[in-house]
Amino acid sequence: MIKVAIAYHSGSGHTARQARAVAAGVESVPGATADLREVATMDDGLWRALAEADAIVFGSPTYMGSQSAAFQAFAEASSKVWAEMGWRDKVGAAFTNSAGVNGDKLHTLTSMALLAAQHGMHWVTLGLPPGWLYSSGGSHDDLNRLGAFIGAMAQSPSDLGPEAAPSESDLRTAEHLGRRVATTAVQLAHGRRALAVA
Ligand SMILES: Cc1cc2nc3c(=O)[nH]c(=O)nc-3n(C[C@H](O)[C@H](O)[C@H](O)COP(=O)(O)O)c2cc1C
Repeated sequence: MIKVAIAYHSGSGHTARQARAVAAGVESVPGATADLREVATMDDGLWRALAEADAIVFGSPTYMGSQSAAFQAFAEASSKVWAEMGWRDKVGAAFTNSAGVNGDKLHTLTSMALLAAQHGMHWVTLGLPPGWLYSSGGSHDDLNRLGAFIGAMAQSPSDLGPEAAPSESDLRTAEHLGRRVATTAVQLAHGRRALAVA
């Protein structure tokens, strides 16, 4: 079984919904299982789960144009793993959610891509064309309606609780990312097995 850990923070539940959508995408791939981990609690179980994972999907709300303080604390704490290159060659990807349509979410995703790069991980992009690209035919309901490439974005307007946001299209986009990460991790594992390399 290929393990995909979803290491995320969520202050008030919106990003947690997005994380669950990523997990649903992972679980839709035969041979893959999802392990949701809130990084605000950095216990031994978290580090063990991440060490055992074949892939780690990072997730954070965008706070003040970047990843949340809790996620950043987790990123800094991962320097202990970095010292031993413990996550090298794992698959990595990321998602973020914020109140603004833009909200400077890209900065959060690039920070998480750099975190993965520092750990020597293999980055998986969203792999979708931008949705809502044309005035005719496009809509708010399109997959990847926020038009990201490096990871999955979602918007939760400030007056909506996590039961009502992010939108269905953003949740489907997150699900797509989970499916793509799990598929890549399964392919990589099969390839390594076929070649008999670690
Ligand atoms: C401290 C703080 C800073 C925020 N900064 C931004 C921001 O830079 N851009 C944005 O669009 N939304 C911003 N927001 C809104 C959150 O991204 C939004 O409410 C999001 O849905 C929160 O996700 P969560 O429920 O998982 O914590 C901020 C919220 C907080 C609490």
